[in-house]
Amino acid sequence: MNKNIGFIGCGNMGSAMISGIVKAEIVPSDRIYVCDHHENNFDKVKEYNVNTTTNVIEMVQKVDILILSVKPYVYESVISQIKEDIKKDVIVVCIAAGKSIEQVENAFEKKVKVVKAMPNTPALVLEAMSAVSFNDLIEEVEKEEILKIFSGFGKVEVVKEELMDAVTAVSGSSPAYVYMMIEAMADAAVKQGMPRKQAYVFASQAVYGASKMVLETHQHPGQLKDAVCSPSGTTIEAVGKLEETGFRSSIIQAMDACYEKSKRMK
Ligand SMILES: NC(=O)C1=CN([C@@H]2O[C@H](COP(=O)(O)OP(=O)(O)OC[C@H]3O[C@@H](n4cnc5c(N)ncnc54)[C@H](O)[C@@H]3O)[C@@H](O)[C@H]2O)C=CC1
Ligand SMILES: O=C(O)[C@@H]1CCC=N1
Repeated sequence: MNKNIGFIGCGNMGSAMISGIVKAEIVPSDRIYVCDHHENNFDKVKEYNVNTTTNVIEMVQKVDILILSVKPYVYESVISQIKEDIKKDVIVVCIAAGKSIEQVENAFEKKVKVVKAMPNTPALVLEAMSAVSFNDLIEEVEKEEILKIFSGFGKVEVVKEELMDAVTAVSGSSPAYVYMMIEAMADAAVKQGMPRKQAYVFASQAVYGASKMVLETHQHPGQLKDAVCSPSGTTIEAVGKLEETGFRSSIIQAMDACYEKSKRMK
C-alpha cells in the first residue's frame, strides 16, 4: 500500500498493531511512523525499524492514515495539539474504548475522515478480532485500504457504530478474561501436580484448539461441548460444577459491566 501510517501512542495496542502491520507486510516499515512522549516506549517496536519520534507535529504532517492509540482521556488534548497540522485528506482512526466518531469530529472542530475501530492485542500474533465503522467522508477505496490494514493482522468486520460497545466487551477486552481462565486452569493443573510451564502450554493449547473448532467446524458450541461430555464421565462433573458456581452468568455479568463502562466513557 502506497500510504504512510502514523501512530500516536506506542503502548500495548499501538505497538501490537505496528508489529502486526510489519509482520503482515501491509506497508514497508519505513512508511510507519510512531510518536510517543516517552522514548523508552519505542523499545517495543525497535526490532521493526519504523520511524520513531517524540515530535507529534512533525509526524502528523507526513501521514495519510493516523491511528490515535492513546488512552481515551487524552484524546481531546492530543487532537487539539495536532488539528491544525494534519494532512488535508488524512484518515483518522480512533481505537479508543467508548469514543464515538462524532466526538472525534467535534474535537477536530471540522469534518474529517474518521474510522472508529476496536482491535485487540492478539494483533501482535496476527490473530486480532477487529471491528470498524466509517464516517460518511470515507470513500470506497479508502474503506478497502483500512480493511486491508486490519485484515493483515487478523479478522475484521464492518459493524454499525452502535455495536462498538458490545464489540469492546466481546473481543476488545475479552482476551483479558481468557487469560484469567488460562491462568486459573494452569493453577488447577499445578495443584494437581503438573509443572507450571507445562500447565500453561496445556491450558492455552486447549483453549486455542477449542476456539478453532468453533470457527472451523461451524458447529454450535453446545454441540461441541456435548461431544466432550461422556455419560457418567469426567467432563460432565466439571460442567456441573461450572453451572453450580455460575460460570456462564459470571461471564455475562462481566461483559455487561464492560459494555456499560464503554457506554459511560462517551
Ligand atoms: N490494550 C488493549 O487491549 C486495547 C486498547 N484499545 C484502546 O487503545 C488505546 C491505547 O490503549 P493501550 O495501548 O492499552 O494504552 P497504553 O497506556 O499502553 O498506551 C498509550 C500510549 O500513549 C502514549 N501517550 C500518551 N499521551 C501521549 C501524547 N500526548 N503523545 C504521544 N503519546 C502519548 C503513552 O506514553 C503510552 O505509551 C486506548 O484508547 C484503548 O481504549 C483498544 C482495543 C484493545
Ligand atoms: O480496557 C480498556 O479500556 C481497553 C479497551 C479494550 C481493551 N482494553
